[in-house]
Amino acid sequence: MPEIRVDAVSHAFGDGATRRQVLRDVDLTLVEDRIGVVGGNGSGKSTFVRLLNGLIHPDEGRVTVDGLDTVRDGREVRRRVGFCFTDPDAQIVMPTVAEDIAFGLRRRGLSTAEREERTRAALTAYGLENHADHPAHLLSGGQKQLLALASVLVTDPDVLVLDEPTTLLDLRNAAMVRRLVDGLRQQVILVTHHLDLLDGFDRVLVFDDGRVVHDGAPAEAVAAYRDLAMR
Ligand SMILES: Nc1ncnc2c1ncn2[C@@H]1O[C@H](COP(=O)(O)OP(=O)(O)OP(=O)(O)O)[C@@H](O)[C@H]1O
Repeated sequence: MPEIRVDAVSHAFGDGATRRQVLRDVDLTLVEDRIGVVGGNGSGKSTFVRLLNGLIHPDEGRVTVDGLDTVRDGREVRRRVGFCFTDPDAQIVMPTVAEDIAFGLRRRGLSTAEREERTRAALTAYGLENHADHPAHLLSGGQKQLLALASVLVTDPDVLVLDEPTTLLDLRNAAMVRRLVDGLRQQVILVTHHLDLLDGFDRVLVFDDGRVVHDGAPAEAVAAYRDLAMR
């Protein structure tokens, strides 16, 4: 598995009176296959995972992925670390389903035939083969989430970061995403409020006010998070 190192990272948004400290001195080494991230609203989870592929640069400290610095080597890091947003609409960039999947393969030095082949394989793998030429924005919520996953996974990253991928989904589609994630070869880092998704995970981080306040197996971490929420 890849090694993600988060060294003494702090981060704030805003200036002066609007300044808000969102992460406080976070130190972690992430090497496990399946890592969950939980915590209350505004505790810093999304900011934390956005640091992992350089979407956000830390104010202090540094983040590396297999030794590559997310600030200095941002492009290379983003090739290794795929990112899925909560709202798949935020990620759909091309008019049709097939074009959207193929978009992720641009600038990869692949021939047109290779791009088409990979796109076709991804459409089939994610059950979207009958929607190839459909407008992406007209898919159902669950299908859009699958498309977002397909568009990231077609690029074959080593790490997949999922920021609340099931929040907008019904139970059936959430279960489908869970099965799909279970079957991935990638290291997965999953932010979620759906705590049952974390069963079988190797490690769960609990965030509170920008700090990791618990770090351990899912059952203990979920219990620690529940305790925190009841205070
Ligand atoms: N781009 C930004 N500019 C200013 N403030 C921001 C920005 N992004 C996040 N914040 C603030 O940082 C804090 C932490 O946000 P973050 O999205 O990391 O929390 P979260 O734990 O993912 O929350 P949720 O569970 O609600 O998604 C919040 O107070 C949020 O308003």
